[in-house]
Amino acid sequence: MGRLFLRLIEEDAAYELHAGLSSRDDLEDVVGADLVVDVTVPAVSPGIVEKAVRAGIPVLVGTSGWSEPRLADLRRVVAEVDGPGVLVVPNFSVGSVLATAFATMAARFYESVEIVETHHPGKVDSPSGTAIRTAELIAEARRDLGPVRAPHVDQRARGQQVASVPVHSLRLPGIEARQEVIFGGTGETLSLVHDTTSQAAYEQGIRVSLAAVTTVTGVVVGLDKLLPLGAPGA
Ligand SMILES: NC(=O)C1=CN([C@@H]2O[C@H](COP(=O)(O)OP(=O)(O)OC[C@H]3O[C@@H](n4cnc5c(N)ncnc54)[C@H](OP(=O)(O)O)[C@@H]3O)[C@@H](O)[C@H]2O)C=CC1
Ligand SMILES: O=C(O)C1=N[C@H](C(=O)O)C[C@H](O)C1
Repeated sequence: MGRLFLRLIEEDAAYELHAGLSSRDDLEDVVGADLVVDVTVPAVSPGIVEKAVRAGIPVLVGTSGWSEPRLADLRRVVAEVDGPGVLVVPNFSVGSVLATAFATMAARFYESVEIVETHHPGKVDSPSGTAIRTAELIAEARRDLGPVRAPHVDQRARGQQVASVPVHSLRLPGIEARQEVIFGGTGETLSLVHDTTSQAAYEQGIRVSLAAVTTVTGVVVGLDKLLPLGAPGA
């Protein structure tokens, strides 16, 4: 992802690279930048984002692992500093954002839903950030209806519950990223599947996010906030 960002920044005359950092670099090097992009690992992402926010720099976060408790901590830091905004984008793919929006729309019609996410074996975190966000949005859409029905979740093979939704993570060669949200109803199931077949799927969302991040105030989560979802002809 870091390399993809570097290429897109290089290709766009609106941007100039201040520094491209890895785990071996000093985080102080972000000071002086107009914008920080964080695409690292969940374990270090909060520290990087807080450092940038406290240095007065807007941040675009693509790293996974930003569940609601983490976002709540970040909102506190951003409010305390009263400075730049942070845009957290769990998935830069437009198709993935649409699939999550469709799942959120379906959430109130079904009591049972489970998520199966499959990624390449190099992915260190599970469940995926997209699955966490999807589960949280489904739960939020059902707030007055209560948790989803998920029997026997005390058994490990029933997955990890995120906001009451069981999530199952697969790591397999031959796959970039895939998510299936399966709703179970009376005499029917509804499956919403999104496949990312190459990182090219992230390019449009990255460009939109880069253009928007310096105008964001507070903590904004999701590419859906930047896209005209639901607008006729969108
Ligand atoms: N939002 C989205 O649409 C997408 C998000 N992602 C997420 O983006 C993140 C990165 O994914 P990906 O590029 O595939 O992962 P990689 O493992 O290929 O890259 C991780 C990067 O983080 C760097 N890093 C690790 N630790 C530190 C540290 N302490 N300080 C600074 N940099 C560090 C690594 O540097 P080094 O090389 O030195 O180890 C490396 O450059 C993941 O969380 C992934 O889930 C991925 C795809 C799409
Ligand atoms: O690590 C990945 O590859 C991806 N990570 C993000 C996630 O955790 O949801 C986005 C996408 O699924 C690819």
